[in-house]
Amino acid sequence: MSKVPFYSILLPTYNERENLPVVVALIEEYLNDKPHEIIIIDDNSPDGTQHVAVELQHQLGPERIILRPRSGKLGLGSAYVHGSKFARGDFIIIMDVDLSHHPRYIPSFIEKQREGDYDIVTGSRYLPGGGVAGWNLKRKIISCGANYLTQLLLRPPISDVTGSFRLYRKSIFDQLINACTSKGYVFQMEMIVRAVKAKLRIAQVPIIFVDRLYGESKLGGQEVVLFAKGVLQLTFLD
Ligand SMILES: Nc1nc2c(ncn2[C@@H]2O[C@H](COP(=O)(O)OP(=O)(O)O[C@H]3O[C@H](CO)[C@@H](O)[C@H](O)[C@@H]3O)[C@@H](O)[C@H]2O)c(=O)[nH]1
Ligand SMILES: [Mg+2]
Repeated sequence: MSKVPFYSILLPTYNERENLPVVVALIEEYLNDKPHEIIIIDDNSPDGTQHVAVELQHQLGPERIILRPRSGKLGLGSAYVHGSKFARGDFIIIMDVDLSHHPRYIPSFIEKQREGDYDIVTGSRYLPGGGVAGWNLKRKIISCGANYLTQLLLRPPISDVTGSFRLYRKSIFDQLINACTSKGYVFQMEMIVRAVKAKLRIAQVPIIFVDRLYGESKLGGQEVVLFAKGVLQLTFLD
């Protein structure tokens, strides 16, 4: 019989004090029958998220909750890179920690991966059955614009390139991040475009993205500029 896979869930946090315990409790509920670890990468959040993370580690134990904090806010993409260095899993799952990515979807990512032995399973808001709830018009325009620009210039066969609810085979994640140069939100797009170019096996599952209840988004104007720059750079990549 083949070995039971182990999953490493990476949780990047910046001011997620209220959301983190709920997300961890839901992961435990939906993954209870699968071997896994949760790696929390907190960038010294001023709201004290790290104290909540320490408390969760006391409750669930150091084998289940791994803390890999950094001294300051260094960006979402680089938080994943940092966390993945400590991951022991055969697969890595990345997700937001504000309940926009509901842990109830994790079993569908795992099932999909097994179905076709895929390298990557990516959540999509733009597939039938997927969607967005609670975003204002400005935010919808930014997301659709980012996906439209990427489709226009790069034509990846993936409907949601900026989504960051994904499952990667660990070896593939390591291979892709070694090639990636972006540190912020554009990281998700660069990873998937490089995966398509490398002809990796990618599947999609529909997800409904619900806007956060507590706290604020960290997406600012600077990230939008970096995104456009990133797409242009990848357009001229061999
Ligand atoms: N450690 C760390 N975590 C961060 C940082 N910036 C953001 N995060 C964490 O990353 C997650 C997403 O951040 P949000 O600020 O909630 O992002 P968003 O605006 O809702 O954007 C989401 O949708 C975008 C696509 O529309 C995605 O591109 C993006 O990755 C994210 O999923 C949250 O768990 C947040 O705490 C950082 O610099 N460092
Ligand atoms: Mg969010």
